[in-house]
Amino acid sequence: MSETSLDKAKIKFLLLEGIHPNAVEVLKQAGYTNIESLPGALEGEALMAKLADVHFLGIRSRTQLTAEVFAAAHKLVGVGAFCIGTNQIDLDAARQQGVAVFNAPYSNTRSVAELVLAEAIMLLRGVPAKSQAAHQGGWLKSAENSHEIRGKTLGIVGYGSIGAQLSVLAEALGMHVIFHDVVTKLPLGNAQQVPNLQALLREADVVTLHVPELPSTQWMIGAAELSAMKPSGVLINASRGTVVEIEPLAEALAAGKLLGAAVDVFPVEPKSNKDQFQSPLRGIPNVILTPHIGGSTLEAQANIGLEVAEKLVKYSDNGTTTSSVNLPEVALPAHPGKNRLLHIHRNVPGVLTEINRVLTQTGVNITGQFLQTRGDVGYVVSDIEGGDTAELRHLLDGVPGTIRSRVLF
Ligand SMILES: NC(=O)C1=CN([C@@H]2O[C@H](COP(=O)(O)OP(=O)(O)OC[C@H]3O[C@@H](n4cnc5c(N)ncnc54)[C@H](O)[C@@H]3O)[C@@H](O)[C@H]2O)C=CC1
Ligand SMILES: O=C(O)C(=O)COP(=O)(O)O
Repeated sequence: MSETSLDKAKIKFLLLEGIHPNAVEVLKQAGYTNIESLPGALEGEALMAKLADVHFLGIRSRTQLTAEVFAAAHKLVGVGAFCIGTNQIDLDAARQQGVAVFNAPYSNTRSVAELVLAEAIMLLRGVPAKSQAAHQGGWLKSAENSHEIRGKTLGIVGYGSIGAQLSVLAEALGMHVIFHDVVTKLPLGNAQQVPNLQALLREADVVTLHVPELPSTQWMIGAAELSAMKPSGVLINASRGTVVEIEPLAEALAAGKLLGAAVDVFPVEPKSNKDQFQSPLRGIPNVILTPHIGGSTLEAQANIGLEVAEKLVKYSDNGTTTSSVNLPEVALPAHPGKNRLLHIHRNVPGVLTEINRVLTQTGVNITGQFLQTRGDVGYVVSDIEGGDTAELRHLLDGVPGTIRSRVLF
């Protein structure tokens, strides 16, 4: 598949799931005008039909980009996940098709950490049940089962960006922090890494989950893990709905084997705000249920809108893939007066030689060249002068292993 850079007005951006208007601003400032922004997600046939003429797609956590969707999206060049998680995207299928995927790895980190900390305080004070009672005319003034978080142990599962940020905030409030991670991590402040999940569950008063959705994190908290927790402990999940088994959690809470829980993400989430939310956790006292809003603050969304749109613009304008989550990362200088050839290919021996043979054959002068590989895919960028770009494109399509190429003028 090969393309020359289109007139910017012809490059179509589709933004789904109510992405912040900052994204549209960034795209417009960069000269892109063909932008459609929709408030909701799309799925299945409707998504595939809509993608037929789309070059760049923006989504959040709800839109599922499967191999089938990628196969139908013939013009798709790049995807922006305007969030942290990319589990909703078949990254391998995207890579095999030469579609670059970007995300915003840090822009909503703080929002999640703040929510979790607030929930820890609310749960240890039994606020959900007391507030609900007051709304109904009740008055549950009591110190029973109510505790300060000062001096309590926060157990963080997954000490990445969110876990580490939370660790710092929690220590500032006087909590003792322990964490479990599959990687050895630099503990911030006085936090301590514990040898395994079981040790964390045994010791923590508040267990909070900040792992990505992976095969290894699927249902990592089930009946056995819940029963390893202190009966006075609380569980917070603002990671992904597949990390905690909901039925055993509901049973443990209802049976008083846990003091409380705050859950922001669910195995099945409503597709839109108009759909009904179903969960066995509904109605259980001292449970905070939130509609996947860990990262949904205006501050986070505004920053994410800027960050991801800028990444898409850089990739569209000059081929830069810095911080792509699925393609080789190449940070490229501007290319004034030169044509730039972007070539994504299978990482097999001889592709660079063959590209250069084609370039030489078409009489171009190579003024700069960059090669980066990532797993089974390679990315070669050649800045060139002279030559017939139409012929070049044709010959490049014949290079064994070519996935896609673009020429930028
Ligand atoms: N509720 C919400 O609205 C939001 C949810 N999230 C979720 O939070 C997740 C975490 O975000 P970040 O901290 O930015 O990710 P990150 O990638 O910086 O950190 C994840 C950490 O989990 C660790 N990890 C991976 N597998 C593990 C396992 N089996 N056991 C223990 N640790 C494991 C990793 O080594 C890493 O340190 C995201 O992947 C996303 O799914 C992120 C933002 C908003
Ligand atoms: O950033 C993430 O991974 C999130 O879960 C936030 O998702 P959202 O953009 O709110 O659909």
